[in-house]
Amino acid sequence: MAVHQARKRFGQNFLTDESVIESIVRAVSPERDDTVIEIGPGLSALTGPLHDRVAHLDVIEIDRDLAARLRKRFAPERLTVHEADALKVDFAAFGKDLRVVGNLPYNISSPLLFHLVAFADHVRDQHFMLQKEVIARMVARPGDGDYGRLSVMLQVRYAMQHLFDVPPEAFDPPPKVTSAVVRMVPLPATRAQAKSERAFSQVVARAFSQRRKMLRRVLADWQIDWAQLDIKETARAEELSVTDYIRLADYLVEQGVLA
Ligand SMILES: C[S@@+](CC[C@H](N)C(=O)[O-])C[C@H]1O[C@@H](n2cnc3c(N)ncnc32)[C@H](O)[C@@H]1O
Repeated sequence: MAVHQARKRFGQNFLTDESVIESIVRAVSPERDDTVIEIGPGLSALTGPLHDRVAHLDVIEIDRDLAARLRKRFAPERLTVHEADALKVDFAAFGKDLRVVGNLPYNISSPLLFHLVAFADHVRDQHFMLQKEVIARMVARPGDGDYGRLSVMLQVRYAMQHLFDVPPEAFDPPPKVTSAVVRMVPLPATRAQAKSERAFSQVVARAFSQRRKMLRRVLADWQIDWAQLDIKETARAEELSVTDYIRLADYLVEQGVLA
């Protein structure tokens, strides 16, 4: 087949290192009847070995030329190519207990992670290759320099684990940054959630808009009784745990400040 010129606008860095490919597939360990969905199959570095292990594979690829290649290479009964923007895909349509995998386009990684939160109830697990620095933000704890909106918004929904790092040389063309693989497992529905997801995301976004300032200043117009919430009056956004943010959001809903 003709050589494919990597397209920057689609964040195309193709995995070429066989041992990395093997490690990702081993981390996923797909069983024959699992519902596996691959985001951004590209030149099928992961698609091939995933396809060999499951009865049927769904892949989502935005690049028309790559989608056409995939359709030529794999039998339609065994692999469905969804030529689409993953940011607009309704993952609920794939059913339940989904296993989502992808060496993600780094230019859309945060919006894609946020898009997938809406389908967490449909997902068993997600394994993604991302920029190492993004994964550090995802798994950071309160007080860490990397702790921020992404950490709180994802940790409220998933247990996450940084699995291993991947150097730029494992890709063609090599990206400018080091990559890593993360496992994300949705938390059970019984785990504490905010009463209003909207209020929760509003509070978190606003709190981290000025992360170094004291929260009582950043959120001054909401007139919060910090003592009642058992949160230090001098606290900054980066010091509050996920549970603190849930309590804060619920309190603001109870006070009629947010809905
Ligand atoms: C980093 S490459 C990974 C390719 C391949 N999985 C590999 O590991 O070699 C990202 C892939 O995602 C595709 N892509 C980019 N933006 C996308 C989007 N919004 N929706 C679906 N696929 C996308 C790119 O065309 C590319 O094939």
